[in-house]
Amino acid sequence: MLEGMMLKLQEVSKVFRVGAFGGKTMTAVDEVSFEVARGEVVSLIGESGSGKSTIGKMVLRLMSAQAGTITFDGDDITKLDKRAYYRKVQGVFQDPFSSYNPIFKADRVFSMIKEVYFPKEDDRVWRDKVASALNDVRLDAGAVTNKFPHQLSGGQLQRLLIARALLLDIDFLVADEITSMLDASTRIDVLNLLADLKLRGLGVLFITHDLALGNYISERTVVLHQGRIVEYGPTEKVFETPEHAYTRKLLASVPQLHRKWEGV
Ligand SMILES: Nc1ncnc2c1ncn2[C@@H]1O[C@H](COP(=O)(O)OP(=O)(O)OP(=O)(O)O)[C@@H](O)[C@H]1O
Repeated sequence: MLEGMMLKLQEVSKVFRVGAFGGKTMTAVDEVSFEVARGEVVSLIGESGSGKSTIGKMVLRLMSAQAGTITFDGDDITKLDKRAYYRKVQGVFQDPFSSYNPIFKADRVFSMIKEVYFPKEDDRVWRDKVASALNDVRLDAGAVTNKFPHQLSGGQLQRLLIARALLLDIDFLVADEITSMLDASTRIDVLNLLADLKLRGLGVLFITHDLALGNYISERTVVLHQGRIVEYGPTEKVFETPEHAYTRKLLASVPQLHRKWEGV
């Protein structure tokens, strides 16, 4: 089960209409192709505006692609039932506030999962599962239960979303700058958690502008520049012998890159 490509993008493009009356267009993602295998982390790196989040949103079906195809386990994702798709594929974003409805308590995300996906599960068993998922993301249940989103920190909300993904026992995670709101020790916990989940076969698209983090966590790396892939390959190769001038420039801007996250 650990083999095979899960997610595959083939010549995927996204064009936005911009300017007054949408008279102009800009190509945010330009014929992008790459794959993520089971149990693999692929990092998507590039400067702000290079199209990383747009790719993440298309994979999560929050946006449609103009051209190209995205398949998951061989199926075109636009043809799959959404509920079935989200049972396997989830996203955690940079800005966790936008993922919550401000009028609901934040931990309602868990009861919603139970209602939708596990209606028959015994309440006590479910409570234990929630407690264990919270523990996995180092969240104290007492600190988050019964709280509204505005009463929690960005890091706490982000960890709740990760716990939600864990409860669903998903196959694939789109992680868009997920560690940006976490303090250093929680960040290490979350990265270690991802490493455990990888061993269980989780595939991850790890979107980051932090090259050192990408280097630490991923098997393969995609470097994006103005919506195009300029480099794609094993992370070590991309970082050690970059072929493209843009990648060399990006790497040169991170002097500490090869310190490799000591102490992690
Ligand atoms: N809804 C939209 N309408 C018009 N243009 C958009 C829209 N969403 C994104 N863009 C543009 O597409 C380009 C790619 O944006 P995207 O958010 O994918 O970049 P990014 O690499 O994720 O950047 P960041 O690291 O800052 O999040 C940018 O130029 C952005 O302005």
